Amino acid sequence: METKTILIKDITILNPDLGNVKEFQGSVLIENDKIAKIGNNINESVDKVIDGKGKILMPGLVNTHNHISMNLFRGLADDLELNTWLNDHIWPMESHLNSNYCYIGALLAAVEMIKSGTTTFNDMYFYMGSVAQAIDKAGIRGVLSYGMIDFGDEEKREHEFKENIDLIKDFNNSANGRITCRFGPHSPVTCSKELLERVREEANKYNVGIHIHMNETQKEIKDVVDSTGMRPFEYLNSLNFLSSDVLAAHCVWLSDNEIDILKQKDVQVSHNPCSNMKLASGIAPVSKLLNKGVNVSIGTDGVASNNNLDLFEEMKFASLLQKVNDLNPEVLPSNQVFNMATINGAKALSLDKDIGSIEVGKKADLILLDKKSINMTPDSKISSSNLVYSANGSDVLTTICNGQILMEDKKILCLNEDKVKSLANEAILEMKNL
Ligand SMILES: C[C@H]1O[C@@H](n2cnc3c(N)ncnc32)[C@H](O)[C@@H]1O
Ligand SMILES: [Zn+2]
Repeated sequence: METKTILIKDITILNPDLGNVKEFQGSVLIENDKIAKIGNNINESVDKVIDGKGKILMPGLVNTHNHISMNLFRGLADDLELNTWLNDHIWPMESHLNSNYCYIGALLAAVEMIKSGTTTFNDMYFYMGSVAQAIDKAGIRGVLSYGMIDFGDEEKREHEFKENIDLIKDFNNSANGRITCRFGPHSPVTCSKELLERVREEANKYNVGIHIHMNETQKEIKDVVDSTGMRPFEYLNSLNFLSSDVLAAHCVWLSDNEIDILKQKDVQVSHNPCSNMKLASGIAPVSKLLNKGVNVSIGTDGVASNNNLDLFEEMKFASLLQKVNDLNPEVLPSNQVFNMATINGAKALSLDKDIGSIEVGKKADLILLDKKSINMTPDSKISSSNLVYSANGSDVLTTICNGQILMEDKKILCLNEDKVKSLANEAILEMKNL
């Protein structure tokens, strides 16, 4: 196969680094799906040159908790707490879903992610085969799991395993490695002990990770304590469920003992500040977790509780929320938050050998931003400060995933944006009339 090469020339490179974001001027050579060289004197003749002057290059952002097909439900039910929101609004609407609606919702989300600089997302939802097809077409990287819920019903449990195992068999390591799969037990409240125990066995058997909602609301903790006598992480620990392949979304309400368990078992955390604020769930103790050495990444959750997929916004909210919670402006400085949305996210999904930073040999998942936009001016202090506190997703000019340019100078190349928008508008109208 012929080598495809792209040279991104003379650009300001921002890379996560242990504790400190590194910034330097240079060029990056992409060969096929990988970063081949980083430096100042790259003289190869290439298929394509991208002029980096006046631009910033950084790793594509990693969104570690999402339900992307829920993009169709943007603005469907606002200003409610989680239980009412799910029981009275979201679940009734989800009963009308089919593979076509989920496909369209996934395409809509893919366009939004590409436009706002996210190249990898972690998903849990339904009709995941159609989500996989949408992601194959869109060109971004996805970790997909089926949202398993049994409420103790054995027949439903069998069905959920069949769905998730079929997803793994059909799509794990597909789309040139851009799609991987996990098990997606929804939460310790909606899943029985039998389901959770079997998820651990099957995850070991298929060598895949687990994506689960944990400790999101106080009500949920009370429900688990009432039924098991233990707090949620103590309960999962007693089932030998926890390990570094578990991505736990939310982790808002945690006892000190649970934080110790997270650290001991190397559980990976996805912090979702906007969703937690919007549903008034609470404030996750992120600074405490980071101080203990727990790996914390960032997710948006579904659009129905956010209401967008802009990880630049999410980074800023993560930082500001923690500062006001701790009444300490020094917590979650911008370089730490930049790490959370890049390398920590990659690690949280066990993808850090491939993505999360700009390094030779890693996949070319890269985004370019405009240094000259009004909200980035003056540009003397680029560093992570401008990116976390001043930028937003619409400052992204170009998005590259797996060495393929998905958007260039704000024009989406891989999908027809107008068509996706009109399909989405039609789909939600139809669903509301069902
Ligand atoms: C996979 C399942 O998770 C639901 N879902 C979406 N957002 C949340 C949340 N913040 N907490 C719990 N469940 C959620 C979806 O609506 C779907 O039913
Ligand atoms: Zn969620």
